[in-house]
Amino acid sequence: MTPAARVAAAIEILDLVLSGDPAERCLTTWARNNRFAGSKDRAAIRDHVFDALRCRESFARLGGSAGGRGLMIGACRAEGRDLAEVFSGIGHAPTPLSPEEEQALLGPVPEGVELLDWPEWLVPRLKDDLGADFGPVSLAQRERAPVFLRVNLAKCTREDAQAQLRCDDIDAEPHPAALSALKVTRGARKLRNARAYQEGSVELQDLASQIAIEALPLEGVSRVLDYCAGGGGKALALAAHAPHLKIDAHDIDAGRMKDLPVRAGRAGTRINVLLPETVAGEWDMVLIDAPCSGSGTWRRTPDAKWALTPARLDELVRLQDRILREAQAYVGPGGYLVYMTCSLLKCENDQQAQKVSVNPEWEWIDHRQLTTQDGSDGFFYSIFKRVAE
Ligand SMILES: C[S@@+](CC[C@H](N)C(=O)[O-])C[C@H]1O[C@@H](n2cnc3c(N)ncnc32)[C@H](O)[C@@H]1O
Repeated sequence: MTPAARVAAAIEILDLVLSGDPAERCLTTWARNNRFAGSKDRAAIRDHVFDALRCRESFARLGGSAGGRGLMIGACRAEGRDLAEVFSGIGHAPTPLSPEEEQALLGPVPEGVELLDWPEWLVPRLKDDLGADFGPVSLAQRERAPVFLRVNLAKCTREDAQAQLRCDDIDAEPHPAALSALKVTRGARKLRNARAYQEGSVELQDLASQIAIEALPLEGVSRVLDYCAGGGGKALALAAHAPHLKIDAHDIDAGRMKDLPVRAGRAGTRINVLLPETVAGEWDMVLIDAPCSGSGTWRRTPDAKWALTPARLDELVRLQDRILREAQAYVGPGGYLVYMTCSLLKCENDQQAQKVSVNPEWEWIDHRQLTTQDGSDGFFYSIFKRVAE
């Protein structure tokens, strides 16, 4: 495909995403219906779609309209590309700009807060919550996220993993903030077929999750309940970090954990999957990786950024309250309650932790808000110790 034909494909896909379909699904369906597109074409189209969604407001302003075509006109302008060359109508290129479209480009260019590409209603909150980091974090959130790998230290060293990756033409460098972290510097698209990935030596996992897992106090801990296990990212990271642990995984939606036994097998570890009605007893540590706005990961899921509403955020906060209350009951005396989100918002993070801390039964021993300033996604963790009776 020519570069212009890729832009035309991105416009078609963006129109579907903007009508409410999830971006990943639209990209998969497009690829299935357009088998002529090679892997490089699919990757380039994907980048166009995600870049445009990340910068939706500023690109719409630059492109003169908020549809797929407007966003891609804006994207091309932002990159300094020659619009007449891309929008030529030749072959599979998008049609030339109409006089109305040309006229719309004469409007004001985005400025100030518009350039930060946050949903407008969130801006005051984020300014308060991020303080001095608001500017740099906002700008970083408009960029593509780096690719991080978690080395399965139960299976190999970080150096071994690097060497294995190099055999598949992938370069990755250690990140100082977590013992297990490698940042991919070249060849990220080859990862899923790489031997190190297929054999479970490395997993895709952001730096923040790895930092949080390595921060857990594990002295005296032998049984852990991952209460919101989902696909098992945290449970698997913990199993690799501390192979002596017996880890039980639970999720209200058992279907989300369906691949967990296979993933655990591939990683050479074992996670015991519990059915929702069968959770009973006490654990030394209960981990809550709570459902949240995902605002810290919007670089990777930019369509979610525009889908969040104030009502949905309130609903999530209430759900987090409920889960926090439920899960406390499963922590034995002297045990730990760990609360995590991939959010940047205080109402989902600090303020939730504050509610636990007012209970004298819980000693608040650690917490941290991570942002792009740490090189990672936005993430929060908070650790409480249940006062022994
Ligand atoms: C952020 S995701 C977990 C991601 C997962 N821990 C990982 O690292 O891959 C949150 C999970 O919480 C689950 N969940 C939602 N409400 C719940 C509840 N009341 N009890 C337990 N799990 C719940 C969701 O089904 C979802 O899988």
